[in-house]
Amino acid sequence: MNTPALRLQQLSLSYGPHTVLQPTSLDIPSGAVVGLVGRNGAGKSSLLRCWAGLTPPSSGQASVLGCDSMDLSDAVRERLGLVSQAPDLLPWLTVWQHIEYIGSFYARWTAERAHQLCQRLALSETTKVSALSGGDQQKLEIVLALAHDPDVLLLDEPVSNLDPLARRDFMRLLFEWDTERAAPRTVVISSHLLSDLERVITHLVMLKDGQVVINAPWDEVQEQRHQALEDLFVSEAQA
Ligand SMILES: Nc1ncnc2c1ncn2[C@@H]1O[C@H](COP(=O)(O)OP(=O)(O)OP(=O)(O)O)[C@@H](O)[C@H]1O
Repeated sequence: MNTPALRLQQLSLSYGPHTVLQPTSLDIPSGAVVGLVGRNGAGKSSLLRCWAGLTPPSSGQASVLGCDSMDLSDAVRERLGLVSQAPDLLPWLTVWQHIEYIGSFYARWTAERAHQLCQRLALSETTKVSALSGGDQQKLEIVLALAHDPDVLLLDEPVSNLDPLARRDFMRLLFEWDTERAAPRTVVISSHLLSDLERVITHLVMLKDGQVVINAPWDEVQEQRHQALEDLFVSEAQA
């Protein structure tokens, strides 16, 4: 059997007495585009941080491409892209200087791909990072995560600051880039808005109070009309 692109083995996370992620095991198959949904505080960012090796789990293990997230090899780092919710950008650089600087850490990075991404997202390359709006900072994060053409992409609320047009462009770009590749990219994209994701995802994982309550192909989820999903739709409509 193929190694799953992403795996959790009895992973749990607590801060003192506060349990953030209940013990969870799951496999994300290679090439899946997974929507990771749940209400505020459900544990989405924590889970993505465990996968990216930024937060050590309290027990169990997260792994990426067969490699323990807490001990990622250089080869696996090269194949991983991350958009986090708290971007750590370098304000004194211009957008392009920043892109080139991060690109220098990746063998697969190309200037051509980076320029294309900036163009597609309408991101000015000459602007100082310190002068970017919140939405443009998010676009820069997206370019930084995609320009080395990662095989596995972890996106934590990547469109939350974008306007509706830029949201649509980004989702399209994500999809088009996938189909152009020899091997489809594995993507986990978190949102508390299912409406951002439903056109692009192949699988859905839903967290509720740190517990996985849905983990299934999107087709099946739609057929079964899960109650947990109905509740999410209701809260979205009320927002
Ligand atoms: N460093 C930390 N120390 C203590 N508690 C934390 C820490 N990081 C996250 N938490 C708690 O973990 C829980 C899950 O937070 P997390 O950010 O993972 O949720 P989320 O689903 O991504 O929420 P949102 O949609 O609001 O971003 C929350 O109760 C949060 O307060």
